[in-house]
Amino acid sequence: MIVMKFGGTSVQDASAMREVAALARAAADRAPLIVLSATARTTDALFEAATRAEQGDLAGALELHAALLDRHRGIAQDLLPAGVPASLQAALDDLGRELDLLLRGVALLRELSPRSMDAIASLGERLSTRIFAAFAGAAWVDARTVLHTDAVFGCARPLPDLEARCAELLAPQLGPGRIVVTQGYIGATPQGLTTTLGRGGSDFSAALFGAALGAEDIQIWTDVEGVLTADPRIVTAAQPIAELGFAEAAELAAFGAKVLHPATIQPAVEKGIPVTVRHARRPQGRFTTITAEVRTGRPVTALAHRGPVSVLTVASARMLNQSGFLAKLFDVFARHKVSVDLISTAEVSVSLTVEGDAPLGPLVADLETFATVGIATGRAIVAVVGERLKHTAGITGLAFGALRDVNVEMISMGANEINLSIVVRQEDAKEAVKRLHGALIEGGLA
Ligand SMILES: Nc1ncnc2c1ncn2[C@@H]1O[C@H](COP(=O)(O)OP(=O)(O)O)[C@@H](O)[C@H]1O
Ligand SMILES: N[C@@H](CC(=O)OP(=O)(O)O)C(=O)O
Repeated sequence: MIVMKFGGTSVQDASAMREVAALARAAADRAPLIVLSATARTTDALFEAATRAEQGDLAGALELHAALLDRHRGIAQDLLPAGVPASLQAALDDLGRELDLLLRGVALLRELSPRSMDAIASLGERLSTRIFAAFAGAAWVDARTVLHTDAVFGCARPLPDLEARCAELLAPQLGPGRIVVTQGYIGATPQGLTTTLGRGGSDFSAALFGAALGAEDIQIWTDVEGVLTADPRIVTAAQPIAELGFAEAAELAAFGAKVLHPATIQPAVEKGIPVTVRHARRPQGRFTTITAEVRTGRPVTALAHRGPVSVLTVASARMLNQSGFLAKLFDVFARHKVSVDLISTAEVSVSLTVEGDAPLGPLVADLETFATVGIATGRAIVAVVGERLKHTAGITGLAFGALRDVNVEMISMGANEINLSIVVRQEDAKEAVKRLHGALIEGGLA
């Protein structure tokens, strides 16, 4: 069997859904499990409606609700011009009522917990998959019955029984000639409370289902011809990468290549299942295959960037010749549950990057009991990724030469030595990516 995941842009309207159905039919012999995201911008709209309800603007929230339902009914009518079947009509009505109730509840209490947010966010994928199933004649599976997760709402992780649940609930429905559709991004606790895997989590769902079912291939269908050498919105000359190693893909995803969710790779790595990234509107076009073993010999594979991040510089004269300082330092970050990305050390100071929205007040207060702390906000990480980075002399010279007057505030070589990251001001990040792409990739080095 194979897993085919389609993102929001690939199911954004009736014509896009028709293409998805055609791709699913063309792959029917391979017993496809179709994993769908919400239609483009729907999850954002659900977050917006929930926030308005929390602020007491119920009318505004319900306006968004009406627009959302109208848009989905419009897609259903366009796909099924002979008449939307009563069962789909009833399903859409039910989902509409559920969203209405949830928004009213939030508005009444003026409280939006991560648990309520997940319940609301789940409506996007439940709407898109219902419409697709009716149009494509596919079996519809509620992912929440199969993908049981912990209760960390907004960022839930699967429970270890996924393989058994897939074998019991999904595998019997899959087979050559049949199309089965389920939702990405959502799951539920064993008690039945709806959870989500975090924004962009449909890729992760696809990898989880694929790994649990022993898929031959996990296909991520999106709106670009695979993973490109840089974000195409920044670098027009970015090119699709034919083959990518698991480690490279994981680094690129973690450092901001939006095309893949950072958690996607792990389940596939564990089972050695290839992941391909393809363009839903250009199925015959180029695509990327991500596998464990890639021996292309290229020094630099791609660039990614992420921001805003903050840089904390923690200095202490006591650090000099003292063991245990770093343990003490990281203990503070662990206690405050703030995760650290890049680290760079000097004799009496350590610089670390954290997410731009990380809560820093109490953490810094704790650090200041034994060190002085400097904070620089509004920074971005630019990562140069490549399996042969460490074996190629001259890369750093070329990179820093290309950056010229772009001020580099921190440098870090990842421990796996396939990632060279720099920190720049957020407003310089795009220029840094363009220049590095020009020098390291267009320049012929790659
Ligand atoms: N290195 C990269 N390669 C390909 N796409 C990238 C890269 N970096 C950023 N992107 C952006 O990621 C987008 C696809 O991700 P996303 O919008 O989440 O897709 P989907 O809705 O299909 O899940 C592309 O349209 C592209 O603009
Ligand atoms: N719909 C969810 C999950 C997702 O993965 O979407 P997409 O595949 O369009 O990035 C979101 O917007 O976060």
